[in-house]
Amino acid sequence: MGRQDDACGTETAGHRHWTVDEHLADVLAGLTALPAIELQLLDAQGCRLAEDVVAGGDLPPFDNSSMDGYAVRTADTVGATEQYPSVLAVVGEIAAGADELPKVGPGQAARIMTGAPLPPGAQAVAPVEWTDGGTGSAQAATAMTAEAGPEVRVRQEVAEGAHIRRAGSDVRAGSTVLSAGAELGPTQLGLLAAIGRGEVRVRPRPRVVVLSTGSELVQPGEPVGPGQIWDSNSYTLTAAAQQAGAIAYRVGGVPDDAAVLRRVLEDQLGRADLIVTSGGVSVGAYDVVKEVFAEYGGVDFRKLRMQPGKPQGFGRIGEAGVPLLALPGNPVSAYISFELFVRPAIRTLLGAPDVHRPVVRAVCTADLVSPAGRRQFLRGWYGDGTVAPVGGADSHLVGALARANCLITVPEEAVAVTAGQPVDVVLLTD
Ligand SMILES: Nc1nc2c(c(=O)[nH]1)N[C@H]1C(S)=C(S)[C@@H](COP(=O)(O)OP(=O)(O)OC[C@H]3O[C@@H](n4cnc5c(N)ncnc54)[C@H](O)[C@@H]3O)O[C@H]1N2
Ligand code: MOO
Repeated sequence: MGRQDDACGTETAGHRHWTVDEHLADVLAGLTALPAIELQLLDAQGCRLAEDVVAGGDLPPFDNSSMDGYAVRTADTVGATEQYPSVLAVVGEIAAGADELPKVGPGQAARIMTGAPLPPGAQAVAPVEWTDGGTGSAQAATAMTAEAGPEVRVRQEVAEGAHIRRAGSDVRAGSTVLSAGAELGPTQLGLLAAIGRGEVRVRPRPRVVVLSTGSELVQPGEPVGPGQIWDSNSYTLTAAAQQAGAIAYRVGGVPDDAAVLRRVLEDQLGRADLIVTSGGVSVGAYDVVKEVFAEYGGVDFRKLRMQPGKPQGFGRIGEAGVPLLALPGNPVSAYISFELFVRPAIRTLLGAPDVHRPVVRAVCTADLVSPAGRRQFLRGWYGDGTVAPVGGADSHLVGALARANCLITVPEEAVAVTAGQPVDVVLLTD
């Protein structure tokens, strides 16, 4: 791995370079969780609750059977054996969902299916395998049969409460089942449905518009001409925004044409809680991004003490003051900038407690070099407390980026790391 050219890290008079932490603080300063809204359950997946959810009733709502079998009075089964079963009169059949229940008196039983309400008088359920299934056979039954007769032989004692799921044994009426701030995944949504909620009050997922700029960009699937490249940033950044919890809209390949960029921005502003652009933030001749954003007034272009990801833009545009992060075009720079700055912004808008990617200490297995005065983020592979660099430090290396699961951080004051030294590692996996 070659030593980085430090020349581009030099500060020119009047242009202070921001630290990573300063820029991050500036991005997050004005952001709070989006106002809460009511959403249908499945639209709320991945969102955080904006209310404590209290169960209106018990769960299960009534005592019910956990087995297909016979609802019995325990006294009637005392002393029952295979040889001398208790013979009980079957007074009815109860399917799940039944609303009219037979009363089970002494010497009686009722056929009952899993999930069906326990009938009055019964204190336990004998699974069908503990009976003859109503067939009169000396053998134990293996299933409930349609040909069951008016009597059932119960071949063993049944204890009080056996195979009964008590009302409220799962969730008690009046108890808080989920607290504000809880993230709604499949099991939480299922619980809300189980207690009868069709809608829920949540922090909505932020709507993030991702647009990549550059006249050299061609959309994947289309043929590229000389000097052209396929637009990968809009895919990386849209996928990363979705992974962070946003609803992401991809607008790929806006050419370096101020009028077109202006029009696209105006179109997109209405549906965005956050705008992310890539490209056009350095000092090139065709960097119309700066020119157009400058017209909006609120976007500041700055240089950061980091590598990659030195040039960055941040501000608010439009009447609503939609936050906009303009990321550098180099694909690795764009992605790392997303992870460090955009992801925390999305997580903040979501009201998520874990705003940042986790950072762990790990022993570096190779020697590293790093530019003085810039925090370097090298792609790495982390596992079992160690980390190894993956590919070089250059910001065009998308092949290596796709093989990495972390970023190795080399602090501003360090110009080298020796194999065996501990380093901070930003984990990129959820
Ligand atoms: N004279 C200087 N040149 C550069 C400097 C500098 O300080 N002085 N900074 C360099 C650094 S660091 C970076 S990072 C880049 C940032 O450039 P831009 O944000 O203006 O991005 P572009 O010039 O549009 O593109 C850079 C690079 O990335 C490729 N690219 C752009 N968009 C995409 C996309 N959607 N998918 C895939 N690849 C993309 C583009 O083709 C270029 O190769 O500036 C350095 N230059
Ligand atoms: O700082 Mo740039 O983002 O290296 O490629």
